[in-house]
Amino acid sequence: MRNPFERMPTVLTADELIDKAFRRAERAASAFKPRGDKVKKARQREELRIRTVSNVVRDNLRKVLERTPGLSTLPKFYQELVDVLVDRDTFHKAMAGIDWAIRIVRELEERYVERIRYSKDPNEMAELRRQFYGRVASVLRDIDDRLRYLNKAREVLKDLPVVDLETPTVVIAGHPNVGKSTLLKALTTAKPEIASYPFTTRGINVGQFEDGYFRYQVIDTPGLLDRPLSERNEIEKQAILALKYLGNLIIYIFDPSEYCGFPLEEQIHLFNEIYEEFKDMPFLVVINKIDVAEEDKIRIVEELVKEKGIKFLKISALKGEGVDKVREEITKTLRPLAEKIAKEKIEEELRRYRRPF
Ligand SMILES: Nc1nc2c(ncn2[C@@H]2O[C@H](COP(=O)(O)OP(=O)(O)OP(=O)(O)O)[C@@H](O)[C@H]2O)c(=O)[nH]1
Repeated sequence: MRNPFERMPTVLTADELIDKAFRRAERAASAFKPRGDKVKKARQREELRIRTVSNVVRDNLRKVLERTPGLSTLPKFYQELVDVLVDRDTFHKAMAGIDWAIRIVRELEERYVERIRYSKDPNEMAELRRQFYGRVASVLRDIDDRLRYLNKAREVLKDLPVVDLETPTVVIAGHPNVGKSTLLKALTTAKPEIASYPFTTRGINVGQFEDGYFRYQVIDTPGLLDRPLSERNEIEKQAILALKYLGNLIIYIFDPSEYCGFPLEEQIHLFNEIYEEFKDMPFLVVINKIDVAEEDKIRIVEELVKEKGIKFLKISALKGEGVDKVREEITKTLRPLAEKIAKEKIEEELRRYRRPF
């Protein structure tokens, strides 16, 4: 999966686009060797200028339309994030403005070329071409705000994280230093990649592993699921919400050794919040650092999660103890989903090949 906005081109401002188109037209006109008498030559040259301006402007704008995905066609995860970053209504209006400009420039092109074809006076032709330039410039200046808005939107949208939405995904939560990235590294084979994620300064860590048949993705979101939700601003809340569409299993990590710097009480508080927020999703508790934690603290966590009927595993991510069990639990929970995705993909492929003769 790619960032859906990766192909979105830079959107030029009205003045930049006008400048580009007029310059290109001048270059084309000076390289052009028309034939015939003075009137014919003038006509061909002015027509070329008009056609070139129109083509440059329309190609440029069309590229923006074609390479910008429709917001409502995006996967839910991206839609949630886009809604934090851009205003849908303004975005759609901006796109509609571009569509409008393309049509008008095309109409103007036809109208002015026709008038030039009827004219027999080179001065009048030059005057018509200047008029056309003025009209095009004014159409583009009319949508200048929208062009600028789209370019600003592009700047933030192209930094959306690149995550694989077709792979079953585990999202890891827990206070800083409880061992989230240690577990991620122990679980996954390849070196975790760091994808950018708006609203956090550190990006998200993405790792993957395979169970022999299917691939699973593990994501650690530093800065997002490691503080109480009540301390979050709206934007962060929405970014957290988006994780619901990304994750298929949440692993909450406790550090009963409290070496992470957060007393168990605080960890339980965060756990309750996250459990509440994600309770529709499969949930697994991992009690980490059992190599150094005190027995009675471990027991407190055990009892808490048993009471809620949540599955839990005791591990030492650092020593690799119990990591296999975590991997097993992940595959057990997510395998049906992995199978379903694979089946859908195969069916899709078959549909593509089973064309009627
Ligand atoms: N003794 C012991 N230390 C561990 C264990 N797991 C992680 N640690 C240590 O705990 C510290 C924090 O681990 P990280 O994996 O960086 O924690 P994190 O939750 O990813 O932290 P942030 O990236 O800040 O959110 C590191 O010094 C680890 O070596 C464990 O099972 N036992």
